[in-house]
Amino acid sequence: MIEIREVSKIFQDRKAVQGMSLTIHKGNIFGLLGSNGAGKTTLLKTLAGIYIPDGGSVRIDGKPVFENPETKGRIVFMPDFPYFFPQASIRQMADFYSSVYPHWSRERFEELGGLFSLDPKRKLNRLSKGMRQQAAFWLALSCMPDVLIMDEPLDGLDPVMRRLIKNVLFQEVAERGLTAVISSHNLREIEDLCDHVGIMHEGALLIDKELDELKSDTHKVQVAFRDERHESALSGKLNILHRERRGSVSLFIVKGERERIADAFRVYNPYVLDLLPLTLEEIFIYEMEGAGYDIAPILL
Ligand SMILES: Nc1ncnc2c1ncn2[C@@H]1O[C@H](COP(=O)(O)OP(=O)(O)OP(=O)(O)O)[C@@H](O)[C@H]1O
Repeated sequence: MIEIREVSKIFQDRKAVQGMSLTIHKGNIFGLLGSNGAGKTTLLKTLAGIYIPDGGSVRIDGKPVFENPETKGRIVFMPDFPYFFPQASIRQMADFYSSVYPHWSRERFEELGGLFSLDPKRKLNRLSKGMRQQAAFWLALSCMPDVLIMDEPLDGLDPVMRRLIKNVLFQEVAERGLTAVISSHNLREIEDLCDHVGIMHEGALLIDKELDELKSDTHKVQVAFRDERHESALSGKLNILHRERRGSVSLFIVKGERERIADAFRVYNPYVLDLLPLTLEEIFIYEMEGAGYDIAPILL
């Protein structure tokens, strides 16, 4: 279990992460979303023990991460731009990882080699971006980590490889209880892969929820009222994240229980009433609007 308690990280005078708390349970695939500059990478690096928090604590299974080699030996961090030694081949990097990570598995490395069509003798600096990312996964998974922290991990991978990596991650979670933390701007990928989602904005966590719960908690309502006054009468009764007018039809984004929302609209006996599910992308955009992020340019 990963426990992030009141964590802050400050660069010069900029608070990248501000008193953030979050618990990620073993076997979760946790998707971390957020606006640009929200603090995701900073949080991931603090989780991985690369940064020391300026306040609060990060513990994995009750033990601190920073300068704790035992815990760090169970964590692998995959940065958005994988770093390898200059001139190193995949095999040479594998030798290095095997000397650093106590649970490195040569068998797993050979087994995964059958999935990635990469020659381990090839120099990493001669590979394409997507091939380097494949190599990064190959090496990371061969470390047999308990916690895998990934910053934009699927960037640059082709659709077949993305599917393959997702399947391997699902398998690692199911068979070994891997805990995965993934930061991404690709909300479709997050939707496909993650069971929990956190949304960050300006260094703070706006939302931390199971994906299914998050999706069943936010609804798109299309409604044509019989009387314009009915629209304003609704205001105080529901948690409305967003509303807009499209001709005679109004669109509402509302948080809450589906039936309660439907009942609140039905009272006015509207001409049209449709409750539709939202994609994670839509939820993200409207939550951001609720947090004061200007989404008007997106909606134009
Ligand atoms: N090493 C650093 N020195 C100074 N400021 C930094 C440093 N790293 C990050 N920051 C600042 O901290 C804030 C959070 O940055 P971070 O990279 O964590 O955001 P992010 O959510 O990962 O963003 P993006 O989605 O754009 O990758 C930004 O304002 C950034 O400028």
